[in-house]
Amino acid sequence: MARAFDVEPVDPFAQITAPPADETPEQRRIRERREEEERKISEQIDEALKLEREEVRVKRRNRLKVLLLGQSESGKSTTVKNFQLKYAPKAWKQERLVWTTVVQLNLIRNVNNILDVITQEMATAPQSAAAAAPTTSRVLLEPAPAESVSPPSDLFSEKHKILKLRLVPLRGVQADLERKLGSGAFEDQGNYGRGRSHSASLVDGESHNTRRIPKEFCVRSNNSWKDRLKHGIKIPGHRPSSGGSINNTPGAWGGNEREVSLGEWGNGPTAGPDEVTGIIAECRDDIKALWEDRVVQSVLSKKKYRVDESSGFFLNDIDRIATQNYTPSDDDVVRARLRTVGVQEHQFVFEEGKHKGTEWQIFDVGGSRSSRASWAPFFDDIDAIIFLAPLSVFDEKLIEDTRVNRLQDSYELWKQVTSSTILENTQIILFLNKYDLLAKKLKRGVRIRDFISSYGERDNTPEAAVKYFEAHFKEVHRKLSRSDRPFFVHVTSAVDTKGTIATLSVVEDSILRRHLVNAQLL
Ligand SMILES: Nc1nc2c(ncn2[C@@H]2O[C@H](COP(=O)(O)OP(=O)(O)OP(=O)(O)O)[C@@H](O)[C@H]2O)c(=O)[nH]1
Ligand SMILES: [Mg+2]
Repeated sequence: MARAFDVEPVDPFAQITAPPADETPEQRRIRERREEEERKISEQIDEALKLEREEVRVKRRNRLKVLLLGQSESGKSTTVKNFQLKYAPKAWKQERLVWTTVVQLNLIRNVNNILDVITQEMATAPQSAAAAAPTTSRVLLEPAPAESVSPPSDLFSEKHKILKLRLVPLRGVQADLERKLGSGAFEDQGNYGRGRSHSASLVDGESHNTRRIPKEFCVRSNNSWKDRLKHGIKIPGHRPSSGGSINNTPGAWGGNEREVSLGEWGNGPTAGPDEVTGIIAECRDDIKALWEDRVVQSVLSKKKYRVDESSGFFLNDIDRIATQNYTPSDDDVVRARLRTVGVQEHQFVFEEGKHKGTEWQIFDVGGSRSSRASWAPFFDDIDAIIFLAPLSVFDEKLIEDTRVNRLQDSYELWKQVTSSTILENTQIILFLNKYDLLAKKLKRGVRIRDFISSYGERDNTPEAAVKYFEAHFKEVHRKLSRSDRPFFVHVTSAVDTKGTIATLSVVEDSILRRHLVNAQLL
């Protein structure tokens, strides 16, 4: 009797696949043909999978992911616009018209803020500067001294009262413009605007003290407000066929770009596009008279309301903007302010330059404190971070927490980013932004050492200030960075498109170089 270990081991798989013992020659021929076909199909699948993997690799190699970080109003969205202007000019041109509403809103908001200041000043009861001043997004560390607000109401004349009355329609215009931008643009109100009845939102500054912080308009992180506006825009001098139309065409940076046509303006009772533009144009001379008025200027200066340094300042361009046929220039679009909430993704393919065809994915985040929680999921798989630190904010406080100096907040954010483990191998590019505003401020006589004691006796010049701030950021990176990664610093004024675009060329090279090195490792 054979012992168990003498038995040949049985391969169950071979048993299943083995041809039947009584297979005829004809059956064998059919089986072999079938097996041959199956083998070919299997090889084809393997080949397709290989190609797919290679495609993903090539796609990844040709797609760069850049994340823009920094506190609110540091210039992130402005930098994205410079990217678009430089690398996707055709798409930029197509989209320029939708910014008309934002520029108009920025302008009218400034006028209404000035009217608020004047109204407060005209009121008979004297008020303290702290209660009356803050109608600007600039929260200065030292408000105007109390004695400076003895109301110069005697200086106000009949002319001011008439101007005020004549500009009353601008309140409605602001609401209409906000409704137009907001409708359909606010996906999720998150921490902002909860309980509001329509999708537009005025953001309350999250102040920890009792000072009234101005509300700033914002839209949610997607680009649907642009689609909506394209739907409702009237091109100056263009008469659409009755009813208007929408043609969907593939957009240059994600989603569909729609051809401009006449559509509905908004929901509910509201002024139409021509009406709003018409009211603004009719108010042009009065706005100019208000802005150029000596008394008004002196009140603004006493209240330390620096309108010309606030976001979205267009009052000096009133002649050009407050017209029936206004269309924004490139410069207008770059300077237009629309606060970001959440994370906005921009995708575009470089239309020109030596890296033509490269696909860029740029993530622009909302910089206010409550938006920062949404940053982390975007840290993964990022090629580079552009961190924006505004240089001019050393004498300002955060709108969302007026106990915090804005420069200090920037330093803290920088510490978190440079010490992050997830980001340890990500290239970091630091933009020391708003150099122009720093220079302006110092020229006005604001002294850095009054706000930052460690500045000491250094020269109060933009050059010395940049050297000082840059050294601080570099030192933090040196101490906290978890790897010996490349790190570049650029001094920028993001509203200066020529200078910023030159900087972006340098940035593009360094990001691509690093990206290609990483791509070899994929
Ligand atoms: N003068 C000057 N203004 C700038 C500069 N950079 C940005 N701005 C203006 O500052 C304002 C804020 O810029 P944004 O790009 O919207 O700031 P952000 O970082 O995207 O802000 P959030 O969306 O709130 O996070 C806008 O009105 C810009 O036009 C600069 O270098 N100089
Ligand atoms: Mg932004």
